[in-house]
Amino acid sequence: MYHCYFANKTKQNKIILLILHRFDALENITEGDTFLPNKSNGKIEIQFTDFVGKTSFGMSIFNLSNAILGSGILGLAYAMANTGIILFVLLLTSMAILSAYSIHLLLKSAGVVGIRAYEQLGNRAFGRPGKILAACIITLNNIGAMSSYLFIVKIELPHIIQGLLRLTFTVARQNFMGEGINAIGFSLYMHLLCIYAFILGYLGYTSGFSLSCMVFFLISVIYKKFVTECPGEHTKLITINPQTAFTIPIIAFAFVCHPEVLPIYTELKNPSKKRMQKVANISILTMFVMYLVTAIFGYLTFYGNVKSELLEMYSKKDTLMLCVRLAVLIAVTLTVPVVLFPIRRAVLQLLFPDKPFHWVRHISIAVCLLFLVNLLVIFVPNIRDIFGFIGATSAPSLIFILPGIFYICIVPEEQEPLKSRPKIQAIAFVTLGFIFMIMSITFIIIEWVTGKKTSGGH
Ligand SMILES: NC(=O)C[C@H](N)C(=O)O
Repeated sequence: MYHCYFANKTKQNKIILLILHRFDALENITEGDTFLPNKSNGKIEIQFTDFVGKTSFGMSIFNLSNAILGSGILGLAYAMANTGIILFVLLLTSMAILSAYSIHLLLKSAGVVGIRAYEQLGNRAFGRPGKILAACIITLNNIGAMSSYLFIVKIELPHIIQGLLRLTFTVARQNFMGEGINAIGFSLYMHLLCIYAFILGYLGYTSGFSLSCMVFFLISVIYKKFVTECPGEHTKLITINPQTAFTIPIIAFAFVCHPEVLPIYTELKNPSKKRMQKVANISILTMFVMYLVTAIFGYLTFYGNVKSELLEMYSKKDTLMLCVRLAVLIAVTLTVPVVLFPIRRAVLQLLFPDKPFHWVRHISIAVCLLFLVNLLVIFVPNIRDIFGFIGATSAPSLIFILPGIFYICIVPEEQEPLKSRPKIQAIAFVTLGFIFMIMSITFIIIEWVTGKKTSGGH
């Protein structure tokens, strides 16, 4: 159906067509499609017969790691500064393990009914309301993720422009042009981003470049610890203060990748639950190490002064940090279409179900979304508030509550009664999610109310 829009079949058009067709193929599959039971280790496992995954084991690890890694990494040093090293390590470890368990629940539910999308699990468990609920939560989460990415752009782009100008022009001229250039630069960037997001639609998770940018960021954070003068503070092993309320939400936000797990499973070569769980465990472990190292070295460089966006702490005049800022900017820019795609798909499915693809709809939704996110980014004062709000609402829903409930509803009673150990574990998991959600929201609201009255933050 897209061919009419691409009468001129250049190489680029062909690639776009390929991407659109691939997603059509995935979206048109419903739960009623045929699945081939595959006997592995004596247990029946459902296999998809209509879509043959081609992504290798290693590449899938790479893709899932990319789905996990995002702006959350920039908030972890702040989280550590407000909990102390020991408590932070405990919380980070627990979240990594719980996140892997949540993927186990998703894979098991998906295996029972042969479903390959998070929203469709909601449909299977509760019918259309379940699907709508899952779609709304994914949309909220991705709008939050996208806002945090654009927030980083808002903070870092002026420093990058000034740094680049400093490298090319004299200081006097740069000071004279500074503010105007920043404003023009930001608006130009947003326009380019819009065009880029529309044209590419969906890049897939294969943007290895953004992962390399983050590794470069990590190495620079470690290096800077050894060349920056310490503010002479003591390392805190355990500490609690009003900002501690943001710790669990920031960590949860950093580990969210769950809506991406089933699409990556679908594309995995020789798929089996065990193989995909291995992919998930390795990705989570790798990201856990990356997060831990960033948090420790970021914290040990600035101690209690660290801000919720780590990059803001580094000198604006340093050429290495200028390159790191640029790398992180590119990394988050490459991720924008990836998080935009599920939102647009959810909006399309909710507002225009059964309507064929149309460029006008496609572009209008993207414009509205980017406009909304831009407004959000302009009015939200601190990236910590985005991490906190999303990490306390959609993150616990996507990691704990929904996978647990889907598992309890989808795995049949005959296979696992409600009183069996796996189901009781799942019930406990859902309860934990609710406790964590209510606790975080309450503490964050208290911090917002009291924090504004006192010092306005840390
Ligand atoms: N995709 C997300 O929800 C957030 C991602 N885990 C991040 O740290 O940016």
